[in-house]
Amino acid sequence: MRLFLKENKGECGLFAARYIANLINGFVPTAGRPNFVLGLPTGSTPLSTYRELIRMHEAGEVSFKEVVTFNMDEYVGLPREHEQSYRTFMYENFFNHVDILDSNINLLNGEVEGGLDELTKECERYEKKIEAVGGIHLFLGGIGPDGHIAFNEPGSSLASRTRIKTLAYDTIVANSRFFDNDVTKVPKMALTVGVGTVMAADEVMILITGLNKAVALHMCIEEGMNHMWTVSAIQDHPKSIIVCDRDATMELKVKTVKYFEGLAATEEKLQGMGAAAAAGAGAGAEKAAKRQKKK
Ligand SMILES: N[C@@H]1[C@@H](O)[C@H](O)[C@@H](COP(=O)(O)O)O[C@@H]1O
Repeated sequence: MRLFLKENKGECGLFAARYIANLINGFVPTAGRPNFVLGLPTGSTPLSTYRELIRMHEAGEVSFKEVVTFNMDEYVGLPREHEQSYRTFMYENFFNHVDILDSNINLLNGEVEGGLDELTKECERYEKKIEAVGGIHLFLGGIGPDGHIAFNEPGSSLASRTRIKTLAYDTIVANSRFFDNDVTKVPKMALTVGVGTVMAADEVMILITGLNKAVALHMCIEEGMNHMWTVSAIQDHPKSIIVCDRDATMELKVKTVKYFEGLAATEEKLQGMGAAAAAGAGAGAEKAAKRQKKK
């Protein structure tokens, strides 16, 4: 696991967006995996990432034409056109502003009729669709103050897959800010990818910002894997990244912060050396070509 510490939310967004754009631009399609597949979250935390991706798209630095997306979650029973549905959030804050094909956007449908059975079938369909595109290359996520990822509330199985979840009271209270601060207006159930669904991605990147996430970040990286802090499952992922701001590190040990800062600095240095070596190799090749010409 790597942790990148940035000064504020905005800088976290810039870093995450550039990381995502680099992966998309460097993606080599294969027969089994013809598209870059991106898992996406909602919430206030990823907004700066979406803003930067939109800017990069407008500047011609990245295209989403060949990208397939799967969103993490959706409320049950909230009409799709509701201003707080996650579908509305995604179109307003991202999809409407980039060149992604509508047919490549996947969102859980919390409005399917037919009760629990049909909602369960919708979740099974979602998992099958992820499988059919060859799995997710990068899953981007945020967390709740109680360390939940997507809507995998404390106590969720770390092996869970897409399913219906009843929201924890903490989450209902936290999300009431989007529903006139009225807990009675917040939907009580959601469809959500499982912890296992997120962790099955080739890479997982979690954005953690703000003082109210500091305990969760501590539980996620300094304590053991625990189903009461579902994001802690990231410890078992072979290629995971946490991008956090300084406020979110308030509950971490100085030693932990220093370790990850050292790791990031070494990585930057190695990348610099890599770039210099590549430039050197380029210059060498140029000289060799010139020598060839002279002959
Ligand atoms: N289901 C979503 C999560 O996916 C998100 O990470 C969380 C935090 O939102 P915010 O980034 O606004 O703190 O909100 C909801 O619970």
